[in-house]
Formats: sequence, C-alpha cells, structure tokens
Amino acid sequence: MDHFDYVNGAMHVEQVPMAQIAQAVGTPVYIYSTATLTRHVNVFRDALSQLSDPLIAFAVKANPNGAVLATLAKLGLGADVVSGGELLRAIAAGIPANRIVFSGVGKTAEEMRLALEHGIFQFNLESEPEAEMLSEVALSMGKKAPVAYRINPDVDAGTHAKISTGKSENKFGIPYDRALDSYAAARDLPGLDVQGVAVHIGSQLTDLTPLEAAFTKVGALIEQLRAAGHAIRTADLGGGLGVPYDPSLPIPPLPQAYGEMVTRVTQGWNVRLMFEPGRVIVGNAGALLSRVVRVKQGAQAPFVIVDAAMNDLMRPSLYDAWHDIRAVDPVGRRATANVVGPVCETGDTFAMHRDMDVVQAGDLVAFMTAGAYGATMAGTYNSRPLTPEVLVSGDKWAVVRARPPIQALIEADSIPDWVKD
Ligand SMILES: Cc1ncc(COP(=O)(O)O)c(C=O)c1O
Ligand SMILES: N[C@@H](CCCC[NH3+])C(=O)O
Repeated sequence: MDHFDYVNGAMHVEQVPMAQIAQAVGTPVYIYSTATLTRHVNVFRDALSQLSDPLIAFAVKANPNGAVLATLAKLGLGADVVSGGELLRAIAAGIPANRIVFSGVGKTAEEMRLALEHGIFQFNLESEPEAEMLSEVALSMGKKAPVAYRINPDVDAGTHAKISTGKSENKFGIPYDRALDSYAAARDLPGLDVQGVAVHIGSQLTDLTPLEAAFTKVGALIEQLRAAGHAIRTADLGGGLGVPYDPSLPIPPLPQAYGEMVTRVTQGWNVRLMFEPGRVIVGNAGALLSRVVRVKQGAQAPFVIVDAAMNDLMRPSLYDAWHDIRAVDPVGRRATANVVGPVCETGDTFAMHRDMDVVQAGDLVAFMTAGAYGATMAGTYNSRPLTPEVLVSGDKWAVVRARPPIQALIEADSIPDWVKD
C-alpha cells in the first residue's frame, strides 16, 4: 500500500491528499493509484519472466473501470472477460482482441457472435452443450472458434466457499475424468479449433499447494490429449492469487513464489501459458473513501456510521471479508468500534469490535484494499446512486466515473399510464 500513505499525518494517494478528492467529488468515492497498478503488473510480469511469451489476461470482473483497463492495456495486458459487456469494455479501453479470452458457464449465442466478430484469442468452454452452440454460431459466420476446455480438477482451493470454483460440486468446468471424451466430441465439431486447456480453482488463495495440484493435473491431461491426437498449444492457468487483507490470516504467497512454482510445474509442456490475474493486480491499488455521518452509542461498542454501505462495497456482507479501515487524518488514539453503513440491513456492517483509529462525525475513513471486487459489485440498493471512481497518477487525478445524479435513478423507471390512472 505504499502509494496510499500518510504525508504530514494525512493520507495521500500518491501525491494527492484524499481530503482534496473528498472535498471535490464528495463521498463515498473509490480512488485508484496508477503507480500501484503499474507496480503490480511489473511484479506479476517479472515473476513469469522465465516463461516464453505468456499471455497475462486481466480478469476484468475484478475492476472493469475504463480508465483502469486503459492503464492496464497501455502496460500490455490482455483481458479475461465473462460477458459481452466486459468484452466491449476491454476493447473500448484499447485491449486488442487477440489478447482476450472469454470465460464463464453461461455465454449466450449473442455473446459468442460478438466475440467471434472481434476475433478473440480463445473461448474457455465449460460444457459440451456450450461447445455445440459455439460450433454452430461459428459455422453460421463461416468461422472456426479457437477453444480450450476449462477442466474442473476437483481440488479444494482452501478459500471461502463462495469463491471456490475447482471442486467437483462447483458449477465450473468439465469433470476431469470425462475430459478425454469431451475433447473427442469437440474435435468432431466443425466450427471449433481445439487449441488448449484451462483451469481456475478459486480466488483469494493463500496457499500454492492446491494450485500446484491443479496445474499438475492439467500437465497430465495435456499428455493424454496429445497422445489422443489433439494439438494442444495453450494452457490457461487462471487467476486466484490472494492479497493481504487481514494481518491475522496467513499471508498469501507473493507472485515471485507463484512464478517459480509455475515455471517448475509447466516445464516441458510446450504450450503458450495464459494467466487471468484479477485481485493481485487491482486489490491494493484501490481504496474506498467514506465520511463518518455520526457516531452512535452501542451496548458494547460505539457504532461508527459511515456514508458508504453494503451496496458500495459488498465483500464484508457477502463473505464476511475483512478490510482495513483507517482514519484519513488520525488523531493518534485507538479504540474499539463497530463500523456500519446506513442501509437498512444488519448485514450492512463493515467491522464489529474493531480496534481502530478514533473517529468522529465528519471525519474521513478509508477502506483499504478495495480496488478488486469493490465498485464492480456495487448496486443501488436503498436507492443509493453508484459510487464515483477517481484515478490518481502522481499529482494528477481525474474522476473516471461520475456519481450519477439521484434524479437518474428515479427517471430510469417508467410508469405506464394504466398504473397512474
Ligand atoms: C475464470 C476466472 N478467471 C480469473 C479470475 C480472477 O481471479 P482473481 O481475482 O482471484 O485473480 C476469476 C475469479 O475468481 C475467474 O472466475
Ligand atoms: N467477488 C469475490 C471474488 C470472485 C471471484 C470471481 N470468480 C471477492 O470479492 O472476493
């Protein structure tokens, strides 16, 4: 978090005081650091420097903001997309189609057509019916779709159940034991060009062991597929590397250790390796800035009521996720408090019994490590407008997504005359 730090006692993002952004844009507001994004891309890329021409496809779902994507595009990243919307955002941000991979269990024919029109690098298929549909769509356009099957290796990623994707009971991928049959069927589909294998076992992983187990299974499968006559040229190892949120939990492995493991395990595979990192690129490059509305006495601890809520940052209510909460101008004292938002749900709670900076009404607080799965998962529950987003670079900053006027929420509805009468 070195680009989010205290200068003369007040928190800055690079050279810009957070208070200046709050003053100009209002709160809550997401703030991203270009310097941190750049550093993370370089660290991740350096960790893979032993590999020849890896494709690093940023998982757009982690942060689809156009300015963030354009920053990553400039740094040479590709994109892993899971919808037509993400595909169009990636392309609009300058990510070339030949660096885009399309994941997801529910791609529609329309989304397939869009991706084929743009000429993306690879579709990661997740079922046989999907393969059949893609083949038909490609044929109808006179094309062949480049595909990999995402396999489900039945490996427990050891992360939160709601973000585990590699166990046999999860909806993702094709069962490992049936993979040879699925590939054989895909080879017979005239609209497909079967080029690879893909895997992604979950997110916020804090241990490399399950990743290594999954990759080892991919390596064994590549051998079997080649023996069966498939020309496997790519292997997509997904994303999943965790970032440090809570110092009381095991510290996630660094990209360097991940890169060493990947280099070792994939030796001799003779494929182009692909990666889909999300959180590790953007997580610590963002914070959610919020203002304390009031502090209310509680039975055990005071409730710090802030103007951000579960609709702005869903992770605590959805996964009991822990985000560090810091005063932007700390007074130098700490105490135990509960931090909650204004939404009418008990789940609108960011922290309970948290030892934190003492704050009072009007103070600014920053929710750290909010650059991944923050703004992208926001909604308008309780008729709250979507949170604006700001990108900082050195001493420059810009609003990269404006706060929509409340009126826009109301005007979005149309009331038919027969309801009014
Ligand atoms: C297919 C796929 N690729 C990549 C990612 C990115 O994961 P992470 O943000 O954990 O790196 C995800 C999300 O878990 C995913 O579902
Ligand atoms: N939304 C999740 C990550 C989901 C990963 C998507 N496959 C989180 O905030 O941790």
